[in-house]
Amino acid sequence: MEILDGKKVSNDIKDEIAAEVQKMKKRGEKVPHLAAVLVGNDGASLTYVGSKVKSCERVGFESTLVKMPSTTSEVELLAKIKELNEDNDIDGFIVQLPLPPQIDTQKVLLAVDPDKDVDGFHPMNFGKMALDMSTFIPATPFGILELLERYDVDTKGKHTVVIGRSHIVGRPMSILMGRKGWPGNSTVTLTHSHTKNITQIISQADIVISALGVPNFLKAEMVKDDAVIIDVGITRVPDESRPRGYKIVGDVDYDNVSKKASFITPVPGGVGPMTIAMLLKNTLLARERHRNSVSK
Ligand SMILES: Nc1nc2c(c(=O)[nH]1)N[C@@H](CN(C=O)c1ccc(C(=O)N[C@@H](CCC(=O)O)C(=O)O)cc1)CN2
Repeated sequence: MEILDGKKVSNDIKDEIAAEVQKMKKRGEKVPHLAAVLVGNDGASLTYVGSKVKSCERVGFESTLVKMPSTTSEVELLAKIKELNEDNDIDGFIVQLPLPPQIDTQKVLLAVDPDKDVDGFHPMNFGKMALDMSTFIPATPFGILELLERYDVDTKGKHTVVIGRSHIVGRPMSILMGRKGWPGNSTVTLTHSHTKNITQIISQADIVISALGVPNFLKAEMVKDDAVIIDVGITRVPDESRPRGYKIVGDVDYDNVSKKASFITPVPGGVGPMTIAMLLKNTLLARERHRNSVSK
């Protein structure tokens, strides 16, 4: 069994991006600038946005954190997005999800300029992704593809079972694994809460990608020998013995499933850190596109 070490790979990617930024600086070019909008005080979102800002510093990007109160109205958030769309200094921005209930997430994602949508959540970019066109790929699925590629995991002709159909992970992942090329060329089953015989389907999978958010859902007896296991679940479980008062638990019963798997991602330290690294990659791409469109 080999561990797909997202922490290590994400650090390698950040080093590669930092080297690119150094080259940009030497050429006297503007460095990429990422903005992140955080509405409210959700603890996990604060952590993730904080990591995004820190990672920008590490690779030499500029970053702007826009913090808005949890009482922010949809109109106020849309006005902020308009501002960011029109700000020529910002190459890309994200709106951290989830948003408070008074705000319609779809309206917000539709308002982001697709050229600055480094999360790849705008329908225009999602459609381009599905049609194999060059675009921003959502960071978590993009990170999973990168892990599979860097560890040389064979996906061609394999049966991939994706668990969970969220717009951020499961749905795009199911499209990407079935695309032409590598990693891809896989036969994909997208499962969800209404899937019948889900355990039987999972037992036939060569590759399982679990994005359910149910701690220890995937047990050893559910997977076949030598399966590739990708755990996207990140649940905070209270644990008073830890300094932060909680521990992070994935969807996979790691200790037992890892004994049967050929490759497996740990939680923490697997897919999560890759999400941030691939957001930086998308921001670098946004900067390059922005520069090319201005110099035309
Ligand atoms: N606008 C977006 N919102 C959300 C996204 C997203 O891609 N764009 N994804 C998730 C949250 N997320 C990034 O925003 C994210 C999740 C997890 C990690 C991570 O590094 N996890 C660590 C554990 C960290 C901890 O909680 O202590 C790990 O798995 O090792 C990074 C980013 C939902 N919202």
